[in-house]
Amino acid sequence: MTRPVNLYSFPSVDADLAPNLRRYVLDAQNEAVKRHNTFRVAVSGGSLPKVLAKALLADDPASADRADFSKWEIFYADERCVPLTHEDSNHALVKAELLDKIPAALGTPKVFPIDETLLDNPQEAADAYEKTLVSIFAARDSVKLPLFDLLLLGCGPDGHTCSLFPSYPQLRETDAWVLSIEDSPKPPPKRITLSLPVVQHAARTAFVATGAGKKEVLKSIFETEEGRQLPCGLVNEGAGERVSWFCDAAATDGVSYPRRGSVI
Ligand SMILES: O=C(O)[C@H](O)[C@@H](O)[C@H](O)[C@H](O)COP(=O)(O)O
Repeated sequence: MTRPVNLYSFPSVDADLAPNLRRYVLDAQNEAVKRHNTFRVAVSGGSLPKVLAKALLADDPASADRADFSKWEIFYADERCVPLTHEDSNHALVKAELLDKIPAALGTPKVFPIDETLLDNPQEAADAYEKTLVSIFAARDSVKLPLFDLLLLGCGPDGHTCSLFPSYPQLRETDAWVLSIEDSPKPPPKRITLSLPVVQHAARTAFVATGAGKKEVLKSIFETEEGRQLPCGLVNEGAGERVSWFCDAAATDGVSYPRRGSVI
């Protein structure tokens, strides 16, 4: 790997991974709030929102060391083109697992779901989401790429991340910030996703990958040339030390890439 990424492997998700992810997210939040009084985060679907909720919702609202959701702007790193209440919607998942459970005392985040009126046309949905990003992150001609403070992503067993799938043409996009996909190999087929350059540009990126189902792909991503060309491998290559992987022992079993101890 050109610039080494951080690989954490924890014995358990609840007792070890979640508290370490909490520290990492709070450090990212505090840095961002200091920098521009806002914390801009993009999240994926899959198993991530549940782990995130475990990490962030147990804090005492009276403590200074906690998530301050009033500073958070939450975007979707990828979204499925289904109604926002549909069981396949990443927004519905994040809402059920995290947003609906945030105690009022921790503040209320601003959330940016996709435009539900454009679900039949993923390209229009992608363009509209890009416009939203342009309005938040500054004009497209003055800023080449939006700078997210933190991306919270998953890793598919085929090495996909967001809705960037291995060998799909979306991986070669160099201009657009948000892309559409009509034939996702993971259902549902119609989706929108941040582009690879946007993902590689983020101030910090955390992958959460747990369970034995991830160990083959992690071995490939961290140890083979072929794996370095998978979407997750390309994020590692492009963002280097700004990337941290939060894994459990089952997922990193057999991976010989050097691990870091812990964040805490
Ligand atoms: O909308 C999606 O399908 C996700 O954003 C996708 O990129 C997900 O994060 C990975 O497939 C990992 O999912 P798991 O964590 O459930 O394995």
